Formats: sequence, structure tokens, C-alpha cells
Amino acid sequence: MKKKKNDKSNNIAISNVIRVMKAMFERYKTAKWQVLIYMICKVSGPFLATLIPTIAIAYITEGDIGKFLPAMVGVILLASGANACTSIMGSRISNKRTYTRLGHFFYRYVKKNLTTDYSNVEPQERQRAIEKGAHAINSNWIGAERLMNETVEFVILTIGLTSYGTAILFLDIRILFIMIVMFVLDFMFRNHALKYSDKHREENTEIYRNKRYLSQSCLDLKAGKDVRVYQMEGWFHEVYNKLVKAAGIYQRKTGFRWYWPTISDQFCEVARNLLAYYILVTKAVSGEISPATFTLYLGLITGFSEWMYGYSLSLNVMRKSSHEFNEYLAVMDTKDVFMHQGGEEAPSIDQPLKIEFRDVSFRYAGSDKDILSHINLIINPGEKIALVGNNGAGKTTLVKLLCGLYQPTDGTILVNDKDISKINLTEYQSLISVLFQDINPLAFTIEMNVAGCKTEGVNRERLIESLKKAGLWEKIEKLENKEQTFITQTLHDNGIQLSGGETQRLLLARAIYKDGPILILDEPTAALDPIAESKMYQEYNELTKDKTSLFISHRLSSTKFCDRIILLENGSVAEEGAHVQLMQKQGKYKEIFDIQSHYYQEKAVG
Ligand SMILES: Nc1ncnc2c1ncn2[C@@H]1O[C@H](COP(=O)(O)OP(=O)(O)OP(=O)(O)O)[C@@H](O)[C@H]1O
Repeated sequence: MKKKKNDKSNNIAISNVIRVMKAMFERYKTAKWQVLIYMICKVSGPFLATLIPTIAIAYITEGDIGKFLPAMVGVILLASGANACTSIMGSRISNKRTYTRLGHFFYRYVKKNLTTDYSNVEPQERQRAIEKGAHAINSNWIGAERLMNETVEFVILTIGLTSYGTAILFLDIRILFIMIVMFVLDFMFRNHALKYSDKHREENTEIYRNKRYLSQSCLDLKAGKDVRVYQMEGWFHEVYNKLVKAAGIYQRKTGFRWYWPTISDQFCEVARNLLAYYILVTKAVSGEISPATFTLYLGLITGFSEWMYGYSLSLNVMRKSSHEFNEYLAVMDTKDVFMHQGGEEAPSIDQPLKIEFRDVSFRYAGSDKDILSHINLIINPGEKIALVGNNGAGKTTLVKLLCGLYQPTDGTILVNDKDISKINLTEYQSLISVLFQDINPLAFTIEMNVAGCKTEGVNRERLIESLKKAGLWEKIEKLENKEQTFITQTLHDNGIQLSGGETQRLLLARAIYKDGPILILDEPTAALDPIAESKMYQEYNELTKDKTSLFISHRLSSTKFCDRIILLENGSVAEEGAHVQLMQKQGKYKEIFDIQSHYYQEKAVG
């Protein structure tokens, strides 16, 4: 049973090795030859170096300069040629490895995480998995790139070990035996240390994740304001110191396990030297081997123990980087529920669409209660719906489901009677223009933000019109680079910083520019000044012309211009109808509306 388990983990390592090497060889056709040359040179270099003193001693003992000098010069030239070649090829392959990591693995990772189902990236435990996977492709010394490097080194070590081992076997099997014992001990101690690190890896990841969060928060300008005004820096120090201490304890605990391989190495080296010198000297004194052969074997024994030390190290490094690479693969192999490829054709964009929530319930992964419960709702083509409800009622969650970011836990969402989970997701999402509550512009140009980062085929007139409708063109047309101005100075020195309200307008312009037949605005006026807000209400009919729309707001007065109002309460539809109907009903809607209007009236009187 145990054996089977070991076999399985070995298989995983081999498939990972094949995967990383294939990626490099497919990307760079010359890499195969360079790796082959590198291997030959790296194995022959040390052997040629061992031959140099052997030839020199043979020359001293036999004194035939005519015979030995050319051999000596030839071997010296060959050895330095092999070393030079190892170094040149090594650096060529190293570049290819790095570009394979970045161009192949990293690129695919970013693409996967930007396109996979949103439910595969938003939950906290998924974020952790993504972070771990990224670890395997973020550095030369970890995961994918390390595995590529180590595979080549491992083959070299295997060749070196086999050839040197065979030569030593002919000399005396006892030397080989003690070296193998040394290898096994070394491997066992290293394996133990590695297993211990693996077992406690979570602990370390947690410490570093928290440390990184604190470091980032210290540098984050937004947090900087709060930290100063609320004098939170003491708390930062305290937590940071605790984490540094925890990291130190972890390092000491794991570091201690690495002492044993070092001690066993030293112990075995002493035993090997004593035995090897004893055997070699005895054979040389008895005339069984010449002084030159004595020197050659001495070189071979030293070389063999170096190969062997490297071999044990390399095996463990391969296992470790293969494990790290598995974290990357776990994210890459995450299955999507939505139809990213194929799927049914989306409804045509030329007509307003009907939306239906059919007995839809939803709960977030890890949550113990439904956030939406048995929602039954039909939104007719072209209808303007206002979605209202207290904080946490489930409004944004409903929008996420409608946008195809999450699948309902139960029930179905239909657009023009088609189940959206069966429609091609890209086609489906092209029907939706949405302004989310959390506004996050990208550090690209205004044009890219509004036109959805399409660099070609941007319709400038439509772009300007959208910015005008969103009330931002007046500001943008005064800028030197107009819509080509960058947002923030992250990517461009002349970038501009928009205010909260301006950013909201920018992203409203994006929704207008996209002109999808379903328009969803989640608290679009939250950051707007009263004049901009009132202007938007006046223009709402124009904005939603020929569209089915969903307007989320906490200001109930703003929902009067919608055809129908849906009041969500604890994830269920509590009330539904036109403003007048709901006021006549004297229910929850009227209660909230009265509280708000009373407040405004009192303020006005005041
Ligand atoms: N990604 C998530 N994972 C787990 N729970 C979540 C997640 N997002 C929201 N929730 C929970 O779901 C509930 C509904 O959140 P939602 O954002 O849909 O409410 P809302 O009605 O839009 O609230 P608000 O008016 O404050 O914007 C909240 O209790 C929230 O804590």
C-alpha cells in the first residue's frame, strides 16, 4: 500500500519534469542542442581536470617529454574548452529557462486567473491557493524554473556518478561501498529535513502572507491616512515584531534539521579518506598501481564524492520544486463551471432582453447560510428595475450572479429563456454593461479604461459621447493628452489622479460606451455630488433606452423613475411593485422611504 503511494508521488515528479522540459524545448528549438553540449562539457570538464595531474606525474616518472607534452597540452586545452563551453551554454540555457518561465508558465497563469470563473478566484482560500501557485513561477530558484535547471543537473550527476562509480568499482569495491553508505545517510537526513519543512510549510506561508500584508499596507497611501490619523503605527510594529519572531522560530526549527546531513557528510568524508588512502597507498607501495594511476584514482574518488553529494542534494531539490510546481498546476487545472469555450449562442444584442431568476438560491463557499433564497423574478425586456434593500441584503450578490461571475447554488437564471450557465460566457458577458459598487480603474489611459482596453477599433466619437454623458468630458478635454492621459502615475509620470466621484463617472462612461442591452448600475451615484446625481436621474431614461436595466441604490427617492422596485430583505424578495403601489401597501418600503424623506424634509426646514 505504502509503495503504491510512493510510486504515485514519483510519477507526479516525472510528469512535471516532462512538462517543464517540453515547454522549454517547444519554445526554443536550439535549447535541446545547447542542453546536450552543456551536459557533455560539464561531465567531461572535471574528468579532464583529473587527467592533468595524472599526465604530469606520468611525465615525471617516465621522463619522456616527447610523448607526454602534447598529451598534456591537449588535455589542458580540452579541459579549459569544456569549462568555457559549460559556462557559455549554461548562461544561454539559463536565459531560455527564465523566458520559458515568464513567457510560458507565468503568461498562462495570469491568463488563467483573469479568465477563469470568478468563483475560482474571489474566495479567500482560492486567493491563498493562487498565491502559492504564483510562488512556483515567480523566481529562478523555486518551482518551474528550478525544476528545469535541476533536471539537467540531475542527468549530468547521474552520468558522472555512473562513470566514476564504475571506475572505482574496478579499483576496490570497499571504497564504493563506503561512498554509497555516505550517500544513503546523507539522503535520509536531507529527506527528513525536507519532509519536516514540507509539513510546516503552511505555518511559514501564513507568517509570510501576514508579513507581506503588513509591508504592503505600510506602503499603501490609502492606509497611510488612517494609520496617521488613528495613530495605528504602534500596532503595526507590534504585529510585525511578532511575525518576525515567529519567522525566526520557524527558521531555527527547520534549520536544526539541516545540521544532520552536514554532520553525516563530514563523518563519511573522514571514513572515505582514511579507507581510500589506505587502499591506494597499499596498492601503490606493492606496485599494483603506478603513481599516475594513484593520482587518477585519487581524483576519481574526490570527484565521485562531489557527484554523490550533488546527487543527493539534486534529488531533494527536484522533489521540492516538483511539489511547488504542483501548487501551480493545481490552480491551472481548476475546472470552470461556466462555458468559456463552446456553449449555446447568446441572444442577439439588437433587442432588449428578458431576464428571469427561477427559484434562485445562493451561498458563498464556506458560508453557513444562503445569501439569496428562492428568488423568483421576471424582468421584462426594456424594463427599468430598481433594486433596494438594507446593507447585506444580497443586492450585489444578485448582480454577480446575473453577470455570470457566480453560479446559483440552486435554481436557474435565464436570459431570453436561455439558461445563462449554458451560454458561451464571453458572448453572454458582452451583453452586459455594468458599473460595480467598488470602483477600480486600471492604471492605463482614459481611452483604455472606457473602451475596455481595446487598442484597436476604438470609436472616438462614441468615446467622447460616453464621457460627456457621464459628465467627465469637460475635465478630460482640458488635459494635454485628452483621452490618452493615464490614470494615476503608476505607469506614466504625467498620469492624473481622479477624485472618487470622477472615477465613478469614468467607469459609468465605460458602461455607456459598451452599450450592452443589459445595463446594471450598482450604486452609481454613491460618490457623485448632488448636481451630478440629479443630472444622472434626469438622463436615466436616455441611458436606459432600449435596455433592460437594474439600478441599485440606497436613496429610495431615486428609484421613483424606475418601472418597478424590488425590495430585498435577508436574501428574499420582500416587496415588489411600482413606487405608488409600494407606498400604498404601507410596508417596509414605505417605512424606509418615509424615514429618508422625513430626514430630508427636516433638513430642508432646518
Ligand atoms: N465574497 C464573499 N464571500 C462571502 N460572503 C460574502 C461575499 N460577498 C458578500 N458576502 C456576504 O453576503 C452578504 C450580502 O452581500 P452583498 O454585497 O450582496 O450585499 P448588498 O445588499 O449589496 O449590501 P450593500 O448595500 O452594503 O452593498 C453580506 O452579508 C456579505 O457579508
